[in-house]
Amino acid sequence: MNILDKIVADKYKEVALRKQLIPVSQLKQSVLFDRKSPSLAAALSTSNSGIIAEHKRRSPSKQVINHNLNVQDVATGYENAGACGMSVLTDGKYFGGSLDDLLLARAASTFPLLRKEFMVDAYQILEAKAYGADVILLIAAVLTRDEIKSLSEFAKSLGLDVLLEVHNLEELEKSIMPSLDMLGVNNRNLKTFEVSLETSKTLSTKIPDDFVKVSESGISSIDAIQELQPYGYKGFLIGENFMKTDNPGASATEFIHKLK
Ligand SMILES: O=C(O)c1ccccc1NCC(=O)[C@H](O)[C@H](O)COP(=O)(O)O
Repeated sequence: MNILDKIVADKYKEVALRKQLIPVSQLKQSVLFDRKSPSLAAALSTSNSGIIAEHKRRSPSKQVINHNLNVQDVATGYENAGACGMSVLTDGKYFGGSLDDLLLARAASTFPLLRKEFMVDAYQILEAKAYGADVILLIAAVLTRDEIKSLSEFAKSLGLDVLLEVHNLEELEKSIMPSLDMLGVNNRNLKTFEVSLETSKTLSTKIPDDFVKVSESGISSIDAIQELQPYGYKGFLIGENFMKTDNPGASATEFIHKLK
């Protein structure tokens, strides 16, 4: 079994348990549930830099990135740096994240927050809303077209933006539908961890213009962004490059300043 299949198999079990612990009725009582979400897609469309900065403690491809940071400081730092939004990994087992990280990031910021998770059930979308997210991620590699449709339409009904992530043409072709806001191309093959910006370049012409194009993973330089911009990318998801430093906010500030 590859790592992605393993993560998803664990996720189904985790979600089944979470549903028993916290019923939907309780999620809907969150004070954040009726909050109007700012749009990440709109922020990216009008930005010169288009940075989505990620909070990521560890990952299957990089066991330890940074465990010494306070998520609220990171959120404040990213927002002050001028990032368009922040991605918060909420998976515990493989990434060391949690829904509390999302809540703390929400408490410290007002810019759009993406719940970075392996979404397999509408319940996780309700959690995203209840804990302060504005955007959800759907990964085409682990969902059928029907699942992408029902999950994205449900997210839209709650006022959330939807970022659909693909890694190849087959995933892209099965996924195109109006209930998506952003099309993300992951430069990292989630089964082998191989990273190549060529993936974003190759798929760019196949993404219809009505979606905001986002390039994800393995971006660590201004040159990389300037290389991708001519292919129509407006958003750039960056995790490790900021999180490996002692001060991700300062690192993002310097990066974004150079882009302007
Ligand atoms: O990062 C991983 O190793 C990984 C492995 C399996 C599934 C997902 C994974 N990462 C999630 C992401 O998409 C990245 O955290 C995000 O794009 C930022 O990437 P980077 O800038 O390379 O940290």
